[in-house]
Amino acid sequence: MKTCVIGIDVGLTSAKAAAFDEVGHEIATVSAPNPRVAVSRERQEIDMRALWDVVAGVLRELQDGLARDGWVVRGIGATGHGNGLYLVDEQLAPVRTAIASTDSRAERIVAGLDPETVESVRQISGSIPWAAQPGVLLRWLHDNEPETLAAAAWALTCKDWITVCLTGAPSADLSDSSGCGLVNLRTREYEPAVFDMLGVPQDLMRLLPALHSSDAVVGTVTAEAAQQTGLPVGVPVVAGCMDCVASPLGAGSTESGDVTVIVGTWAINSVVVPANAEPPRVTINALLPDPRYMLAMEVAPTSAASIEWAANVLGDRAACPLTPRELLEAAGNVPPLADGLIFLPFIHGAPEHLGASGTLLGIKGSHGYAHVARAVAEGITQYHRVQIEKVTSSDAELSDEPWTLAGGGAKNPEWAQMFADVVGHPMRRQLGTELGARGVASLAANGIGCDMAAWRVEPDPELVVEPGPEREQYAVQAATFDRIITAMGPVWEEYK
Ligand SMILES: Nc1ncnc2c1ncn2[C@@H]1O[C@H](COP(=O)(O)OP(=O)(O)O)[C@@H](O)[C@H]1O
Ligand SMILES: O=C(CO)[C@H](O)[C@@H](O)COP(=O)(O)O
Repeated sequence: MKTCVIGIDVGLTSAKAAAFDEVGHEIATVSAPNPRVAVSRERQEIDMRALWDVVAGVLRELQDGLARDGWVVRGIGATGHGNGLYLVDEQLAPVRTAIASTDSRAERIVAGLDPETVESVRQISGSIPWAAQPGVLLRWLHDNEPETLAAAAWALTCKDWITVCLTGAPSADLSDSSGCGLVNLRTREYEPAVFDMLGVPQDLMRLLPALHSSDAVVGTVTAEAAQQTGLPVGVPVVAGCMDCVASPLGAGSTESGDVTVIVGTWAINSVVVPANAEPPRVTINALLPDPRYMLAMEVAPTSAASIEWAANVLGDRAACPLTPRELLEAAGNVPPLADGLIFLPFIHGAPEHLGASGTLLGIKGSHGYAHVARAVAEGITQYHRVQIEKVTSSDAELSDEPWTLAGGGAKNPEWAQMFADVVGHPMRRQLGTELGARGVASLAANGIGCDMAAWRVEPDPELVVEPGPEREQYAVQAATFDRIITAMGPVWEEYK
């Protein structure tokens, strides 16, 4: 009998599901765009039912193909974007639209926390409070929508919502809950003191589902989910993990010092560090499935989100819609530095600059579409560099080995070269597989007792992209880029 496991990866832009055989080779993958996320300048919300419909459709297409080819699914796991808030009632029905991790309505709450409180929260949870953390959003709802909280029975993350739809049972895992800043990194339990410090009544801890290790089986596919997805009833489902954690798992970048740069909607720049050490001074530290390690990350909604935005804006007037890949192709039509045009990728803000917004600087009449495309790609990449430098200057130790590039943007070879040039370090491109889906599928395989030795990934030198001749030019651009961000600080503060 040919058996496989399925990994589901629900990002902010697209939902992917992929099946892997017993030795971790990808058999098939299906993806679809998620429902559009946007309500207003500050509010970014997701229709939870529409999201599940997209995921169920992706699973049905995947399962149809697997069944046709004689594959039997033995285990499933989901990963998804971290943070934000998915509230459901006793019947596991959504209480309101979910709040996405790009939402900034609660910025004022964070700005109002005193520095000692922020430092205490960071030391306990490994995460610095920011606007779309679930704890901060619970505080916002407590202040602004108490009726919503009164109706809620469970506070879930994105992947927990998908797991609930599959199994009918609420659960949480250590990686996502710690990546949301809710867990004491030493006790590995939810931390009441964090609720106190964020001004959230402790009574609301009743909303948090029991914590599991990421590979624990938490339920099985229900008859209803089977009917919606075509999956067989009774397939075991594991707790799963945060997407920032799933990609390094999928790439095998799980030893101390291993670096993974994810070019998704968000920019995620992470390094594996020992779990028993002081958490490095970065925005998030999330516990990895291997209890010896955690993932120290600098994160911001500043990556492919801007490519999507630019493709939408520039494609709007075109005869046919523009894809991010076409935008990147156009960027290749002008030389590096986009003739002095610089883009700051803060269309959803930037954590360290209150009120920051996307900014194009240096526009001339001679600039065309290709210059804008190039500037957007370069700006996104330069901000990844800024974040990697923050990770480097924390207490974390980074490996000299090539760094893994993951997420949708890593599929683009030209962009991978730009990353190596801008960050000045060899980058390893992805394996021709959905790394996030592979990571969570490996948890499912482990959870149902497969022999995991065969899933190990041997580094492939063919996939490594070395910094090239354009490195020097990007280093000069980096200094200008950083000066512009500093100079814009007071302007954004006034302009927001
Ligand atoms: N070939 C490509 N070239 C450039 N960008 C791409 C390419 N394929 C996908 N992307 C970008 O990758 C993003 C999706 O990446 P993904 O990691 O799936 O994001 P998310 O997990 O946030 O949904 C899209 O926003 C798209 O802009
Ligand atoms: O919590 C987060 C960062 O700390 C984000 O939600 C991230 O998980 C999004 O991932 P993306 O949708 O870009 O794949």
